[in-house]
Amino acid sequence: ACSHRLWPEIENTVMEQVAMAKLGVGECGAGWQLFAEDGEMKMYRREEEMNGLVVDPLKAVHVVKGITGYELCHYFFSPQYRYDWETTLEHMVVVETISEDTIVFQQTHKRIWPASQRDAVFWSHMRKLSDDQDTEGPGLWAVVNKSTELPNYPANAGKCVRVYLTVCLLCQTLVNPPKNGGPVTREDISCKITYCSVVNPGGWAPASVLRAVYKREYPKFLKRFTAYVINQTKDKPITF
Ligand SMILES: O=S(=O)(CCO)c1ccc(-c2ccc(C3CCCC3)c([C@@H]3C[C@@H]3c3ccccn3)c2)cc1
Repeated sequence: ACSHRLWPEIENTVMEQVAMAKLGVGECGAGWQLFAEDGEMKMYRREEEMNGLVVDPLKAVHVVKGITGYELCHYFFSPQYRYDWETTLEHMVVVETISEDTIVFQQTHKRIWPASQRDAVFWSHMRKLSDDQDTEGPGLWAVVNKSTELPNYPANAGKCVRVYLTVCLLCQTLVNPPKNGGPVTREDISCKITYCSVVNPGGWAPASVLRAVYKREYPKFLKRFTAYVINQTKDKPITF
C-alpha cells in the first residue's frame, strides 16, 4: 500500500484530520455552534460558504457504551454493512481495493428534494493510531474518507452532481476494569467518538435547504450508525 499513488495524500490527510478531530470545540468563540444535542451526542457546525456554496464544517462528539473504537471503525469502513446503516445511500461501488485498510468507493446518494441528486468518489482508509498517553492500551482507531478524482468516474457526467467531502471518524476506547478483577465485559467499555465532516455540495443548492438537510440528516446518521454497531456486536466477543 505504501507504494500506491494515493499513499502520500492518504498519509498527510490522516495526520491532518486526526489532529483536527483531537482539537476540542473549545470556547464557542472559535466559531463552533452547537446545533443538535441528544444525550451524550453533541453536534457542532461552523457556518462557512465557498463561492456561494454552503460548506459548513461539522464536528460531532459522542460517547457510546458497550463497543470499542475498533468495532465502530470496522463497521463504518467495511462496504458490506453500509446499506444497513447509511439510509441516504442509493448505490455504492467498490472501485478499487488498494489494501485491506484502503478502499476507493463511488456512492450515489438518494436525491434530497429540492437539491439535485449527488454522488461521491472517495478513498477510505482505516488505521490504528498510537495513543500518546498509554501505548499498550486499546488506543485510537480512525477512518478517514476523502474525495478523489477517478478518470472512469468523471464528475457531473451523468445525472448526479459530484460532492467533495472529507470525513474523519476518530474513536477512543475507554476500559473500566471490573473491581473484582474478573474479565472485561461490554459493561466495562465505552467509546469516545469524534466525527468531523466537510461536504462541499458541488453544484448550487439553496443555503437554507442545505442547512435544513444537514440539521436533519447528521444527527439521524450518527444515532442510527452507533445503534447499528451496538446491535451488531452485543452478542459477539469484544474486539479491541
Ligand atoms: O461519512 S460518510 O463518508 C459515510 C459514507 O457514506 C458520508 C457522509 C455524508 C455524505 C453526504 C453526501 C451528500 C450530502 C448532501 C449534499 C447535498 C445534497 C446531499 C450529504 C448531506 C448532509 C446530508 C447527509 C448527512 C449525513 C448522512 C447522509 N446525508 C452528506 C457522504 C458520505
